[in-house]
Amino acid sequence: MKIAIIGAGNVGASIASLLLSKQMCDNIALIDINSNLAKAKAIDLSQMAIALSQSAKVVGGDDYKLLENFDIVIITAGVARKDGQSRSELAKINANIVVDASKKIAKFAPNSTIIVVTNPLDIMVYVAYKSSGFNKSKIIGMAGELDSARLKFSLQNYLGKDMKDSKSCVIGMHNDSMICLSSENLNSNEFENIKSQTINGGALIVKLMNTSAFYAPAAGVINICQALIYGNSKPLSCSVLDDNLVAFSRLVKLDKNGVKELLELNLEQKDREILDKSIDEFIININNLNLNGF
Ligand SMILES: NC(=O)c1ccc[n+]([C@@H]2O[C@H](COP(=O)([O-])OP(=O)(O)OC[C@H]3O[C@@H](n4cnc5c(N)ncnc54)[C@H](O)[C@@H]3O)[C@@H](O)[C@H]2O)c1
Repeated sequence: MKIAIIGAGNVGASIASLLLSKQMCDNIALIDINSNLAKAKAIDLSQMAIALSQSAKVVGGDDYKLLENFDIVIITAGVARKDGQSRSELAKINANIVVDASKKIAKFAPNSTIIVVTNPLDIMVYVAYKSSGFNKSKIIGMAGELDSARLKFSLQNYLGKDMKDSKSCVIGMHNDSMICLSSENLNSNEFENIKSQTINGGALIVKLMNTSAFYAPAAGVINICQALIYGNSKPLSCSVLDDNLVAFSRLVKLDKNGVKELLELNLEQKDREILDKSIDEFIININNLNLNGF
């Protein structure tokens, strides 16, 4: 199994480290516009593999030839929002990066499956689809697995019981309109409190360390890779494109060919309304990007 990661920053390097420690692949390629950063982290990770008595090979650089004929390509390249910058400005900057990466992935690894991590996530899933020309079943966005872990973390802290095997999950868009589905018996005040902690889970980390989370996002990507490599029948919350080419997280089944099945949404009326509103916003944001101009 050969897995490439575009963007050797916090999330990208954490994914590579987990892939090695879980012995999930034989080859890893780290690609970054900062070639020296990718090379340095590839050397560090190669030495990590040797220290762990593993034979996986890690290479790094800025040349997309490094991912020639790779099986899975993960896009984490992007910039974070700076003071005074609007979300739509960030969307344009990161869309340029994701368009460029997706076109090069299509050239060098035409049979790969793409996992998108770059924000704004659901929009970037659409951008990767449009610019790679891949079948929509080969484009998977990671956000729901992270948001679900944040929901379970909040529930665990509140209820004082182990939630790692809970069926509670988060679906919808990776923004404040995300939809929390709790399998626990909570009253509406308790639920609203847990929901608010989940939605603000990422912002709390940014506030504490002035950059966004990376270990839990990397773990979310690992869940997706495991399903793609080993054919996992467990449903995962992934941002995938529906028949109307709208991307948002929902429970899906994956196999080695990508998205195998979208599970029924079965939403309550109030959640359906939230999702419909965020789908309208998604379409406006996509139109604002004017992808024909890329
Ligand atoms: N989907 C999620 O749940 C989730 C979670 C965490 C972070 N993110 C997003 O993931 C992205 C990466 O986050 P991070 O913390 O790793 O950031 P980071 O700044 O640590 O790393 C980003 C890397 O991308 C590289 N890069 C920038 N432009 C590039 C280009 N054109 N080609 C190749 N590489 C390029 C940078 O050099 C940098 O090394 C951000 O967009 C962030 O918002 C998403």
